[in-house]
Amino acid sequence: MAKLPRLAVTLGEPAGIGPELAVRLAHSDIAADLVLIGDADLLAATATHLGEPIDLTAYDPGTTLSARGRGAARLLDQRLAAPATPGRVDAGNGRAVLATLARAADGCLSGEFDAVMTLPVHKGVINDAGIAFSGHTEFFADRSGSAVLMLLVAGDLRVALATTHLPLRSVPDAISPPRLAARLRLLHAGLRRDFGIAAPRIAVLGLNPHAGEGGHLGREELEIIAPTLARLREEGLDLDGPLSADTAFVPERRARYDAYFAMYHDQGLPVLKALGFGGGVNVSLGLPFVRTSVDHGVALDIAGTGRAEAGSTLAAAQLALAIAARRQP
Ligand SMILES: NC(=O)c1ccc[n+]([C@@H]2O[C@H](COP(=O)([O-])OP(=O)(O)OC[C@H]3O[C@@H](n4cnc5c(N)ncnc54)[C@H](O)[C@@H]3O)[C@@H](O)[C@H]2O)c1
Ligand SMILES: N[C@H](C(=O)O)[C@H](O)COP(=O)(O)O
Repeated sequence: MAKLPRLAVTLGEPAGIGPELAVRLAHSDIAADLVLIGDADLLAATATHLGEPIDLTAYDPGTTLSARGRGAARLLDQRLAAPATPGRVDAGNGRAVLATLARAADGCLSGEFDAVMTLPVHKGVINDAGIAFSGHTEFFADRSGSAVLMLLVAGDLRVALATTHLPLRSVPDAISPPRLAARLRLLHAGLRRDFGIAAPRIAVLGLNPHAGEGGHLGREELEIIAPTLARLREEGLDLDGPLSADTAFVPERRARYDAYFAMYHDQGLPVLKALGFGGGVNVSLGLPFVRTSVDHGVALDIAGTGRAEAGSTLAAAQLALAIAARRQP
């Protein structure tokens, strides 16, 4: 029998809903060798609390699997510094959380894992632990020395970001021709390679209201965005814009484009989350490995209640496997 693709899954913030979503994933029928990276005691306690016991075996990289039973997973134990309490973050565990990400990235880079799917972390508490951290996307980019593009996908709607976790005040300075060109090339290439869209049509949003209103409401569209798009069109990219963001997502336009390219996090993501929350997937394009994540955060308000929905987790795991399969030589 063929060996199953090996999917690393990081448990995320231990006080959040990540551990219970990992248990739900283990109980799904996903065709993968699931390697859960996190604390063994936390996982066992979560499964017991949910009434969904899981069959965990210690992860041995030298053993491959050709089948996985429902409720089964392998565990790569990364101990927490302190026991976790649902809903109550503890900066003392920040380093342990980051260690799971580092292990997953290194395993992907060495070819040990076919892909990684991350469950949500709490960015603030990692910083409270004294570690500068703005997100998985940036962490994996740094660790692999690559330029990365954040893309969120919900059904046919795909939204990529020119800038990610930046204070809004810093965004205009980050909107430079090289950054836009590099990320638009990553988007075009990723849509072709990972989503099988031969000639992607991309809508590029402006930065300012009404895409700058001809220069009367800001000049980035005239001086930076439009000239960059013109150069990229000469390379063969199919780009519309800069479009006024307020009307760019009306249904008639959504039907026209394969993806949107937004200038900043809260220009693009609220639209995607309003339309597709709970079933969306976050994909990192540009890394030398496959990485997906859920479309939501740590949900401290419901952690430990058993109310966490696993739709985005299942979608993220499935998309990671689908992209890994497409990238097979
Ligand atoms: N991939 C990631 O690591 C990731 C993604 C987004 C946010 N975050 C982090 O999460 C933290 C909290 O962010 P937030 O409060 O803005 O967003 P959130 O997604 O954690 O919560 C928003 C609301 O949605 C609900 N919700 C979220 N996921 C749910 C699920 N699976 N099932 C049912 N309900 C769900 C929550 O209960 C809450 O009411 C922040 O620290 C942020 O950095 C991490
Ligand atoms: N921007 C993402 C979202 O809102 O869903 C989220 O913060 C996760 O980002 P990372 O995957 O980089 O942690």
